[in-house]
Amino acid sequence: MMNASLYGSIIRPSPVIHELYVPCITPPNPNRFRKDSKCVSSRLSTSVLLPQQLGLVSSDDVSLQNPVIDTPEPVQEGEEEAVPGIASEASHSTSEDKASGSSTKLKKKKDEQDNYENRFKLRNGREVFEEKAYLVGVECKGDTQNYFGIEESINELAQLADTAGLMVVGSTYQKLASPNPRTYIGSGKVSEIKSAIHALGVETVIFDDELSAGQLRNLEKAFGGDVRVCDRTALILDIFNQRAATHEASLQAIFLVALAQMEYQLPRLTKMWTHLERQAGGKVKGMGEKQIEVDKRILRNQIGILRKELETVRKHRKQYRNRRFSVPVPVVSLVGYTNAGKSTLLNQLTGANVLAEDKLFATLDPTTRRVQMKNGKEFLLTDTVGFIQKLPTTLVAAFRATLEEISESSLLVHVVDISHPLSEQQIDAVDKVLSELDVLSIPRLMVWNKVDKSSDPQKVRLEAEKRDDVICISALNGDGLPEFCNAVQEKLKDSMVWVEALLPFDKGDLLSTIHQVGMVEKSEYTEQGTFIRAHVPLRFARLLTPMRQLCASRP
Ligand SMILES: Nc1nc2c(ncn2[C@@H]2O[C@H](COP(=O)(O)OP(=O)(O)OP(=O)(O)O)[C@@H](O)[C@H]2O)c(=O)[nH]1
Ligand SMILES: [Mg+2]
Repeated sequence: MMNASLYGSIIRPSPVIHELYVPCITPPNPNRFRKDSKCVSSRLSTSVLLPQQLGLVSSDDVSLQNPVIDTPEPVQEGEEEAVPGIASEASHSTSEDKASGSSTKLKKKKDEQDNYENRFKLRNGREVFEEKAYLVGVECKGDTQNYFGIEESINELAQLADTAGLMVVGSTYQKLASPNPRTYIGSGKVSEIKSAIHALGVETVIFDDELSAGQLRNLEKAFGGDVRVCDRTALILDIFNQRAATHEASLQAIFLVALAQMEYQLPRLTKMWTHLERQAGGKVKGMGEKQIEVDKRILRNQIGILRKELETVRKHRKQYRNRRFSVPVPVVSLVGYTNAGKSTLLNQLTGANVLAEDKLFATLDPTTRRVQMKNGKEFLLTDTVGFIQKLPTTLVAAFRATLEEISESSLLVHVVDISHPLSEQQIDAVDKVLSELDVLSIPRLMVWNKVDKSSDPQKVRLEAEKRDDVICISALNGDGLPEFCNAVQEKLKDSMVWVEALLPFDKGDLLSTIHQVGMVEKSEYTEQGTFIRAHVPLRFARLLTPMRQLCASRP
């Protein structure tokens, strides 16, 4: 049986390969997770840096502005890099009095040690080394696929980096006609970033788009030192991996994340063994290549095993859902952008205790609870994993299994954080994923959440009234929830079928179920039984077929 703790971070050394099979690979940097300690840090940093704080650079001209330095790094003599704005910071430390050199050096060493220790932060019950990260984005001219502007996308990347436990110390972007096939960005930009990251002591450079194995390798080589390069996909996988390592995660989530990680790693394995050839001074040429083949075979086998395990878990879940469907309560799924408030809404309506927090991807597993309305009606409400723009294809494919719940629902409730400045773009991004999942034919209801947080709640409400199928709520304080439930009932009617049936008196249980899950228009006692006209869920209509025929033969 697999164990969540076996899967480490993908930003650090490739986890599965390293920890399970190939222990001899030495990663360029130490593992981010401190394994020998469980001590809780009281200074858990959750703040997200603003564009100005990130030193976000408008970059048509490919010139780097001063990246912001959170904690000025101690700079060794003669080590200053000629980076504008950073050089002046560095010059402070070189003007030290040489006579007190040795004690200053000792103090500096101690400060460095303290700084290092202070950068261990607790994430999901594990101590994680808070690496310094530098973000890089590219805006391709004429690209109509991206709903977010480049600055907005990088801000979101900063939020993802913060969620993953990284400390963002700077960022930049470049507008290009098309990405450079070798290094994604232009060569001038590569040298600028190199200067900046070495001055800032950056450990990880994160690109906002998925990079190829070759691009990752070339960039790591170009940046030199121990700097690690990764992309948005690896970052999201890292967050999912950290979530899957918690006690709440289901076996299915653990398998799905591991599978997505392995599939991401497989084409990117090439760079892992190049150090062998370097160590051997090129004498054993081809040695690295052979090892890569071995690794790839191991990984492919592992992917095969995981797929089989997942299929078993999937079948179990399907059986469980079928059992649930035998009770004909309609299923409503909450979908939406990550952090929109889906879990908060489920908790408010059902008293569930699903984790809801101001972090991206708080939910990995779908949770279903029964919602009982005041009028006796009920429906099942399912919370699902949140979406994001540029959602990695490996994750969409992997999570298709969890998202099966969505495709089997009678209604999708699209939860939107209307207080978010990019709510429109987030709606488009969610619609794109829903279309990829092929569920656009299921009836939908849009819910504008967090109205309490918006700058002008009254204006938001007036805007919602002008539109069809939009309900304003505040999941946090419960505003608008009765209206929400009524709207769900009305919408469910669209997915129900109209029946007229004559129920014999010994079928009293069926009659009460019709009242519970359907919309009854007429109920009349006759000598043969109860004559009923109602909207009922399709599955339930099938159960009523014999009684519908009875009704048709009524004089
Ligand atoms: N002010 C305000 N905050 C809200 C409201 N609804 C949710 N939140 C907050 O928004 C944050 C995210 O809420 P979640 O319920 O975890 O969001 P989610 O859509 O489940 O997020 P993922 O699981 O990441 O997809 C939490 O801090 C909630 O307290 C609301 O109506 N008003
Ligand atoms: Mg959630």
